[in-house]
Amino acid sequence: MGIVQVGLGDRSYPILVEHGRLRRLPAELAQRYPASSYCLVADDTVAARYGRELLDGLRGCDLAAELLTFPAGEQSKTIETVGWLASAAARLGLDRRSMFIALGGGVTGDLAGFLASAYLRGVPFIQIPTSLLAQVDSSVGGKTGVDLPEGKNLFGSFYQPQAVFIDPQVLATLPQQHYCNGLAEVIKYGVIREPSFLAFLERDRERVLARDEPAVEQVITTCCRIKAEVVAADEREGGLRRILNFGHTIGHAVEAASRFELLHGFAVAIGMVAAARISVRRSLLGANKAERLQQLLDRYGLPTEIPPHLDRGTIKSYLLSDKKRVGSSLFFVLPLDDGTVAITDQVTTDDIDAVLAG
Ligand SMILES: NC(=O)c1ccc[n+]([C@@H]2O[C@H](COP(=O)([O-])OP(=O)(O)OC[C@H]3O[C@@H](n4cnc5c(N)ncnc54)[C@H](O)[C@@H]3O)[C@@H](O)[C@H]2O)c1
Ligand SMILES: O=C(O)C(=O)C[C@@H](O)[C@H](O)[C@H](O)COP(=O)(O)O
Ligand SMILES: [Zn+2]
Repeated sequence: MGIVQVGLGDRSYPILVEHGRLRRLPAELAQRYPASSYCLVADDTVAARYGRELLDGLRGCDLAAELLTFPAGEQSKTIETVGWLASAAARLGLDRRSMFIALGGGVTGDLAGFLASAYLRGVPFIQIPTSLLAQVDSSVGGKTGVDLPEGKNLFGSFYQPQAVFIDPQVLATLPQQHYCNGLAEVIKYGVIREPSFLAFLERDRERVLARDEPAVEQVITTCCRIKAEVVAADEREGGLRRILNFGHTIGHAVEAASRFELLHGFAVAIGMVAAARISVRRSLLGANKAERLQQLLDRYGLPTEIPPHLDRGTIKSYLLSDKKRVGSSLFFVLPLDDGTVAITDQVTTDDIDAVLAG
């Protein structure tokens, strides 16, 4: 079992990584995270696979428990879904001692976390991430929220969970494209913080892609450790935390321009290559290193070019509504030759036009 602590003073919490943990959770919740009622939030796919069993497990321990579901997919990450979930919670009579449990991928975690941050002005919640992306990234760090028609994640809050329970066993049922989707964020961690981890991802690619148990556990604990360190140092993204946005400036714009049909990790993979190309243009990174990143993403089954059918003007207009924009400055995270990254607002329109043109 791996335990990583997110150190945030009196809001610190553990991330527990253990095969088969989901089955043991009801008793553990009752003992260590008491609540008047547990409200599971899951999309319909995860609810059918794991939600009902967990609900039965909780009720079997004589705990009051409910399950709220919504249609799977990024299209559900909206204010409307949060409003619907909040009304459903109110109709169930959930009080301030209730506990929300986000059971699912990043969409569920972002939605349920936001719901918990606002329902009755804030009730506690627990993350049980079931997609690789959620296990390595979104369940940790307290960013919650929804998309707006105007752009990605534009409405939300910082709200930390009480705990994160990760059971890598559930990845057995995750479709391959969603597994690869999560690997984009995994590669991000190697680039922004740990060259030796990037080398591991290059060397052990077959094991990682085959979901070899020790390799997957190493991937999850490494990413969670890095994210916990960064979040503990800068919870509200005043500085260091911006590195977690590597690939996201262009990635989010591409994702929104695709009307959220392109998966988040796929868009981030495209955005990481675009950022690396900007680094090359600005003589911050050797062309061979940008190619190395592109090759690695490619070998992990991830896209690296902006789909030709996406309108470049639309992508640019989404870039200008990015939440990290301040005035006319856009923040970019650029990889450097020495294996670190720089956070800069010095990227020019020419740089952006050049990478959008391909
Ligand atoms: N808050 C953060 O820090 C943060 C970080 C990264 C990404 N995100 C957000 O996360 C979202 C993407 O997350 P995602 O890729 O997990 O999407 P998702 O939640 O839509 O899950 C992907 C798909 O996998 C299915 N699924 C999940 N677990 C499964 C399992 N074990 N078995 C079978 N099917 C399973 C889901 O039903 C869904 O269809 C985006 O909205 C992104 O913006 C947030
Ligand atoms: O936790 C963070 O900080 C991140 O930036 C992690 C990202 O992978 C994630 O996609 C996040 O939701 C993006 O944040 P945003 O503030 O750019 O919406
Ligand atoms: Zn992301």
